[in-house]
This record gives sequence, C-alpha cells and structure tokens, in this order.
Amino acid sequence: MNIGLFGYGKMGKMIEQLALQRGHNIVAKVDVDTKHINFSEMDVAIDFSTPDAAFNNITASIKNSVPIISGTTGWLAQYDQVVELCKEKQGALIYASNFSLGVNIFFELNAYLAKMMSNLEQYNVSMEEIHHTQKLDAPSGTAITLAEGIIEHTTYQDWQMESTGKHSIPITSKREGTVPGTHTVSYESDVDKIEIKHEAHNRKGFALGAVIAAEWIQGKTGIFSMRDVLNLSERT
Ligand SMILES: NC(=O)C1=CN([C@@H]2O[C@H](COP(=O)(O)OP(=O)(O)OC[C@H]3O[C@@H](n4cnc5c(N)ncnc54)[C@H](OP(=O)(O)O)[C@@H]3O)[C@@H](O)[C@H]2O)C=CC1
Ligand SMILES: O=C(O)C1=N[C@H](C(=O)O)C[C@H](O)C1
Repeated sequence: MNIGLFGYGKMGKMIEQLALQRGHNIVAKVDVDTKHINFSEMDVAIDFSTPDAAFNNITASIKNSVPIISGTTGWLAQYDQVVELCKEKQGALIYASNFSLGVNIFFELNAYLAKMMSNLEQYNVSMEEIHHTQKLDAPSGTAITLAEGIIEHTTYQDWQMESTGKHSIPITSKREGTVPGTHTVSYESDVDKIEIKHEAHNRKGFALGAVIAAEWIQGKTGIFSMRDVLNLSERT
C-alpha cells in the first residue's frame, strides 16, 4: 500500500516506522511548506497534522479520490462540511479522536458505565485528561468523544472546561512533560467514587490503529469509524 503522510511530526514519524514494518511504502510526506502533492501515487492518505491544517488536507485528499484517515484533533467544527464533501465525491473517510485499540475498548466501557449510572442522581460525573506540553488543543479529542458517549446515555447535555453546572460534564485538561495521553472518567457521590482510566504508555497504539484503519479502508467508499474497523459491535 502506498501511503501519503500529512504531518510528519511525532505521530507521522511513528506511523512511518510501523507502516514500513508492515510492508507499506511512504510515497509523500506533506508539511506546511509542501508546494506540490502527488496524489496519483497514493492508495491512502493519513493526516496527523495540526488543528488549522487538517481541514485542507482532508478535503484535498477527498477531492483527489484518495481515502483519508484523519487523526488530527481540534478541527471538528468543520466535520459536517467534510462529511458532505465525502458523500458528494463518493470518497472514503475515517476520523477517530483516538486510533488505539485500548482507547476504543475504553469508549465502549465508558458508554456501558454511563448507561448504568444514568438514573443515579447521587453521582456526579467529571473527566480529566493529561497530555504533553506541546499539545495545541484542549480538551483532547478523546475527552470530547468520551463526553459525547456519556451525553448519549445520560441526562447530561454538554461538556465544559471546569464547569460546575448540573447538566454539564466538567473536563479538566492538564499539560505535563511528555505524557502521551491519560484519560480518567469519575462518578462521585457523598459516599464513594467510581473511576475508569486509560493511560497510554507511548504513541505506538495510536499509530498502529491508524495504519490498520488505512489497510481496512482499501476498496471501500463511505464514512466509517474505528468501531467499524475493529468490529466492536460484535463484542458489545
Ligand atoms: N487520533 C489519534 O489517535 C491521535 C491524534 N493525535 C493528534 O494528531 C495531531 C498531530 O499530533 P503530533 O504528531 O503529536 O503533533 P506534532 O506537532 O508532533 O506534528 C504535527 C506536524 O504537522 C505539521 N504541519 C503543520 N502544518 C501542516 C500542514 N499544513 N500540512 C501538513 N503538516 C503540517 C507540523 O509541522 P511544523 O512543526 O513545522 O508546524 C508538525 O510536523 C494532533 O492534533 C494530535 O492531537 C495525536 C496522537 C493520537
Ligand atoms: O495530542 C496528542 O498527543 C493526542 N491527541 C489525541 C487527543 O486529542 O485525544 C489522542 C491522544 O490522546 C494523544
């Protein structure tokens, strides 16, 4: 498989390493200075760039009929526009706020726990995410997906940074050293606390998930999620 990498930073480099190990080729490394992109050689594009750059990279891939795996976070205000374009051009897209197998299992666990807690008014939910100090966006994309999972199954209506509103999920974002990504969801009452936590040890899980998604999307058109790629509906 010939892969075009959009963004060649921490994630781009890790994806290159794993893709080569799995027998794929990297045919383009696109960054902010790239003048010409040769889409004709690409079987798939993988975007781990910046919140400001993601929309253009994704739409350029779709317009050039190249399936796109999007891992960049912090651009989701434009997600609906991308979906419309993808449908119009009969393209192929997977966006995931987190590509690791562990976090996608954690998403399922989060939804299950939210369903169990939905009628228990004595518990208040909160969330904490910790990442490295170079991270540009807050809260993390993963924290937003977790909050959406809770909103879907409870009476919480939205999330806010540090909120104390009764119907809003408070998210605390911390930036510390080189932390790859730690997410904790807590339900607290006067008498106890239930917590679920995912802690990434490094970036390999994210990168491997993105390469597996790129392999999976070959020959498909449509808008998919990691739930589809990992066939998680079979497990829940
Ligand atoms: N979904 C997931 O599983 C994961 C998502 N992420 C997300 O992926 C994104 C990238 O993370 P990470 O690799 O750690 O960040 P880095 O800052 O290490 O890498 C981003 C790279 O994108 C480059 N870039 C800037 N502008 C453009 C452009 N127009 N086109 C292409 N590349 C550009 C930057 O170049 P320069 O430095 O010169 O500006 C930099 O090299 C973030 O949004 C992060 O939140 C991260 C890990 C997992
Ligand atoms: O910026 C990062 O590093 C990460 N970003 C993603 C997010 O915003 O959730 C995924 C992972 O937590 C690492």
